[in-house]
Amino acid sequence: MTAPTTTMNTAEAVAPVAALSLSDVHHRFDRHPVVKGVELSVAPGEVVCLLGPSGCGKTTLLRIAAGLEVLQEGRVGLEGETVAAPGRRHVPPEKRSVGLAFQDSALFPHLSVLENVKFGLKSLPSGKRRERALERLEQLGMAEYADTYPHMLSGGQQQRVALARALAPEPRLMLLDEPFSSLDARLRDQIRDDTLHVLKNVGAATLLVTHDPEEAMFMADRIALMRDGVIVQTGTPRELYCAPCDPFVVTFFGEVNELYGVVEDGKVSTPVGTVEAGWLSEGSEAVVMVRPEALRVSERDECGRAHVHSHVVMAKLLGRSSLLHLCAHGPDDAEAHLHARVPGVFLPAEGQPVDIHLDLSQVFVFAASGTAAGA
Ligand SMILES: Nc1ncnc2c1ncn2[C@@H]1O[C@H](COP(=O)(O)OP(=O)(O)OP(=O)(O)O)[C@@H](O)[C@H]1O
Repeated sequence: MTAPTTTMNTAEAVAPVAALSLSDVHHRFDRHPVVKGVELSVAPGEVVCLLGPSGCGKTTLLRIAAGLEVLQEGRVGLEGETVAAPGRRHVPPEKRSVGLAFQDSALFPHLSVLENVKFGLKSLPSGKRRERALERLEQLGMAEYADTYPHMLSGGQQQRVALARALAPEPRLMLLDEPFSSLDARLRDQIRDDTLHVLKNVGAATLLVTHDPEEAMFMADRIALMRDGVIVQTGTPRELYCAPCDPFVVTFFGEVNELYGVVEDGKVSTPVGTVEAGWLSEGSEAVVMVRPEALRVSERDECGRAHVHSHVVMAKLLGRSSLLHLCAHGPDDAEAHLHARVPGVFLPAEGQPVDIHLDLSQVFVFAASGTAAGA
């Protein structure tokens, strides 16, 4: 006998159910819209960073996902189940089985560090609870403080305990809001690294809010970059850095040189070279955005004629790289002041003539209005 055949959509068959899905979420405070139609999902085991400037709506979105803010419009799903839909359903935060750690996560003052971390582990046998809590404290460098009380810890230490407490139950979804913000720079790097390893070992899907692009690139499998309540671009760190969809995305990841020109024969001419811009209208104004590391600088053996060549205005050692202030001269006498970042120690003298070449993979061209994107 032949088994009956069924038609199955392969994509549907293999796509895992999202750990978190936010669909068409809108939110207002006092009639002022702060989240405007956000679509975002986090796959099982995936770390997604919600990145954006202060006030763009990141925390509000995270609070909506956690159930701390009542959803006004849209849908929140956890592992396929709708946990919030306006007027129909609002599963409270404690019933959502998510781990939460916020900037100001308060510890229970009357409980020791170990008891704080054990608090969320009531479903485990007591021997296992202690073992798991100590393991998390160890991973976050706080095991030696197990018997200490929160008021005896610094703000950064309290934050690490709060992270250990959130991670201890091994929730399927972690919601973290600027969890490293009160740590000093060196400790922050270490705790970020430890947290990333714990998240990956546990396999927790994570939505992490940050305003720091480097932190997002360090932590994220995918980044959702937000501005004014809207997600502007979602993708891997590499996609956002190397294929930004608009000027805001380019500048959010660091300083860039901006050169303006008019599109002629599908190209824009700048003092450091000509770049393709065939997708923009002929005669329109374009902005050419050049990352400082896209400028390849080499010394030129022609002293005394610096005024007619591109030359060095100033050179500063920044540690791992050198920053050159350059005066770039184009063939038609166009001139531009540019910043170039060169790895290591490269400190040519003021006035040194230089040749400048563009690494086009770090050059992005958009309509000067900044609205019509293209790269
Ligand atoms: N409870 C509230 N009542 C009224 N307005 C609020 C409330 N919470 C946030 N807002 C406003 O909503 C906007 C978005 O705030 P939100 O905290 O979500 O931004 P954010 O991107 O997380 O900023 P930050 O990085 O500074 O924390 C801001 O303009 C903020 O002032």
